[in-house]
Amino acid sequence: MATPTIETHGLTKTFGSQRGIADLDLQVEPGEIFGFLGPNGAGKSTTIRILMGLYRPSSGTTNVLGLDPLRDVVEIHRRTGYLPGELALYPRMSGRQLLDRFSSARGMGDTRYRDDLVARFDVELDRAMQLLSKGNRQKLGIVLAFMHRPELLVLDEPTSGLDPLLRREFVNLLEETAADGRTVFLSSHDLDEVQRVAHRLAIIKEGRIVVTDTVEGLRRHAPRTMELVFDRAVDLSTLERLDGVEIATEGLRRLRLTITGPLAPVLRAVASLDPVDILSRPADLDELFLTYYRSSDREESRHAV
Ligand SMILES: Nc1ncnc2c1ncn2[C@@H]1O[C@H](COP(=O)(O)OP(=O)(O)OP(=O)(O)O)[C@@H](O)[C@H]1O
Repeated sequence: MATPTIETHGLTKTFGSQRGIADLDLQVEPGEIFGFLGPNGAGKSTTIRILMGLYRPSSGTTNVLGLDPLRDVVEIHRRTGYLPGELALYPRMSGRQLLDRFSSARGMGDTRYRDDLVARFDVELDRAMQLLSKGNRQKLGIVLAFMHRPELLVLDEPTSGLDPLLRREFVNLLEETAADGRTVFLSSHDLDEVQRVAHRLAIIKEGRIVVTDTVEGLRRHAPRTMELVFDRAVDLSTLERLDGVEIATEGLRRLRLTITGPLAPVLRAVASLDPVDILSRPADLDELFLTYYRSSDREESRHAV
């Protein structure tokens, strides 16, 4: 198997007595889009800064592109496109000056791909950085991160401030990047976006990873809802005996089932009750995601790690 593009073991960072991240194990494979989700203050940016050699971990090991982020920080930045959470660069420079400076620092002779990205994201080039809106700064940051076609992209909430059309364009860009065999590590608050593009994702909460899985794997554990309509009042006892089924009645002839267990026994029990109508909703990943956010018991969330 190929060496992972990113690998951490027991990664921990404290800020004085304050928790940053604790005991993080991450493994991101080459060509993978890996989503890193978590609520405010969970530890996403701290993790990313360690990967980029900007923070020294308190303990644990980190490997990025086979390199040590502290010892090989220059090499890692050369081969990576990094979009920080807040792009705070040379406030008086225009976007054009900034792009030119970074292009020549990277020794980029051919700027066609860069210029194509500028056009795709409609980047404002002539105003000083300090006068740009959050979204316009972010668009410039995306071009800076992607323009040299790096083998690894490390993106800290890349779509914050982007409008829906540009978010879609950004998703296209991520897919093209992965199709090219390059790797993306993407932190986000936005589950919709992550489930659309990520091959796998990890959820971090209060500095610890609570789950790592594929989107499909997570979906298998997400609750499904089924609404049943009957032409008479029914006996609920067969449904009540099933594991992983919650029953809510809506009047005498309507039931709503929330199903977290296996489907087949539910379908058999439902068929025996002879409903006149069934409405089934797809697995609700949002609901599952919120349970990870809310849950205070980490052990209960470890099913798929
Ligand atoms: N330089 C620092 N000094 C002290 N505490 C810090 C520092 N950087 C981060 N922290 C703390 O570490 C924890 C994780 O913060 P971090 O910024 O990594 O979270 P995040 O998941 O990126 O949050 P957000 O989604 O709000 O950007 C927080 O409790 C934060 O207060």
